[in-house]
Amino acid sequence: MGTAPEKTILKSSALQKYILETCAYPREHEQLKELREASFKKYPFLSVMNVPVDEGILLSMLIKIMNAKKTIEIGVFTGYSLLCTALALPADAKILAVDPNREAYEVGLPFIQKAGVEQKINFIESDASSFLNALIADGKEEGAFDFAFVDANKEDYIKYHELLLKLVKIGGIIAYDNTLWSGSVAVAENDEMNEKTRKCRKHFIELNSFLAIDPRIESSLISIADGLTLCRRLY
Ligand SMILES: C[S@@+](CC[C@H](N)C(=O)[O-])C[C@H]1O[C@@H](n2cnc3c(N)ncnc32)[C@H](O)[C@@H]1O
Repeated sequence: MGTAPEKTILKSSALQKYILETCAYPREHEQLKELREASFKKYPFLSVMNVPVDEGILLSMLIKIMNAKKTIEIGVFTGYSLLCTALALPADAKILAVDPNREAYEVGLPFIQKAGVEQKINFIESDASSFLNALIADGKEEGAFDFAFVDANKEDYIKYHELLLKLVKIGGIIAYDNTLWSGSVAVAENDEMNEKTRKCRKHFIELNSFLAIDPRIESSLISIADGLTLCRRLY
């Protein structure tokens, strides 16, 4: 019987180091690097919450390829993925960034300002469910978003999926982070793992099965970082 794996999908730390050092760190924007270092200083144990550098580069490329102009981010923390998005978007683009934790956002804000992209961001200090429901009730933003990135409380991803399918346009992308949850989605139920892993793993197993057969989207689960699922709205 095995044990739940480390919080990384690549099982070779040498290969992970190689990818980061060869292909990711050299392309990381100076303010992203500074934001990442400030997050680690302020939250030594939580800074693992920031999306990894190689995933940030992938998100940035995707946003550029899509020519996205309007995006929504659920789960900001200190803003690493938010700054990746803001740097990738054109000058007239807008991002709604939702998180109940303003304090963490303010740790990253000076780097967002230094990068000159603060005007693209509308930070909403709120729980995502109530904010998304209000946005839908308002009726003005249905199908208005090109891209959504979800990296918040794992138990609500399926709920966010229903709401975001109303807000993202047909052809738009919803991206869910951490969908492989350290690889724990594939270990046996009776394997040794801590309670948090057991709980989150269950949410992701349900989400992954649900997304795999949801006819309203096409989807791809990418084994980068901790797992990233891209869903393209079909109708
Ligand atoms: C993994 S972190 C996000 C990391 C971020 N994407 C980055 O790259 O740094 C998760 C964030 O989700 C936020 N969060 C937790 N519950 C939430 C909720 N109900 N609605 C919105 N955000 C929530 C937390 O406050 C935390 O900042």
